[in-house]
Amino acid sequence: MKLLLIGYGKMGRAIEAQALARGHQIAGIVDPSRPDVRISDFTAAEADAAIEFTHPDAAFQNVTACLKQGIPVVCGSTGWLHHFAEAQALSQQTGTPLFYASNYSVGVNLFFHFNEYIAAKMHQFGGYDVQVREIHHTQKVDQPSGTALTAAEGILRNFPGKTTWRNEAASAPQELAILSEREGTVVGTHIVTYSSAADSIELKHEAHTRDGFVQGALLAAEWLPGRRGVFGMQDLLGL
Ligand SMILES: NC(=O)C1=CN([C@@H]2O[C@H](COP(=O)(O)OP(=O)(O)OC[C@H]3O[C@@H](n4cnc5c(N)ncnc54)[C@H](OP(=O)(O)O)[C@@H]3O)[C@@H](O)[C@H]2O)C=CC1
Ligand SMILES: O=C(O)C1=N[C@H](C(=O)O)C[C@H](O)C1
Repeated sequence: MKLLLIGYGKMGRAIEAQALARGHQIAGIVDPSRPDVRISDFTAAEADAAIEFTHPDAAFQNVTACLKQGIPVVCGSTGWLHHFAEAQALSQQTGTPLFYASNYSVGVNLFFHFNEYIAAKMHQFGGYDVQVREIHHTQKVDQPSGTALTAAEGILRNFPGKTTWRNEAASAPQELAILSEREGTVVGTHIVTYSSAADSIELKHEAHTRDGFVQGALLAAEWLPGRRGVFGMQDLLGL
């Protein structure tokens, strides 16, 4: 496949290396370090899919540009979902597919699946409070992490005692606390904890490297061309 890489930071560079190892070609790299390369230079003839890992403030514009050029786009940037409905509408209007995941690793998507099951089960028993905690490297610009937000949404859908989330300690029982920590080079750790006076239960995912994100994003890019609509990892993995 010919892949257009948008963002050439930690993820973009890791994706390039893995894409070449899988026999793909890099159609182009769009990044502030290469100001003469623009998404508008490419069409579906030059790029079978684009993979976008940039910045919360840049993602929507990049996704929009790909959809307008007819290039299927796999987006991993977090922190831009207030624009997601507009991106969905544009995907429908242009007939160009969009794939989005707050986290591309298979392990985290299993974690999301178990998280929803556990939330529903725990709600059947009184006495437990729940919170989400995420730990990431100090270069991360958004908080809470996209992954923590997806986990929180899964809890809110399945644990009726919680109706809203808050990115600090909860100030009322119906608030779900999402606690964010930034520490060294931590790749990404997410922990959901249920606590009662008697005991605690934890569901934890700890990324050891970025390989899981990279492999999932490449799988999505290989799967997306030729489809119509907006997709996520649950579609790819059948979860
Ligand atoms: N969904 C998932 O599985 C994962 C999601 N992420 C998310 O992906 C995003 C990127 O992460 P990461 O690679 O670690 O971040 P980095 O900061 O290492 O890299 C981002 C790159 O994007 C560039 N960039 C900024 N603005 C634009 C733009 N308008 N167009 C093109 N490139 C741009 C940056 O350039 P410059 O430095 O000059 O600004 C930088 O080179 C984050 O939102 C992160 O949360 C990360 C890992 C996994
Ligand atoms: O910025 C990161 O590094 C990561 N961002 C994603 C998020 O916000 O959830 C995914 C992963 O945790 C790494």
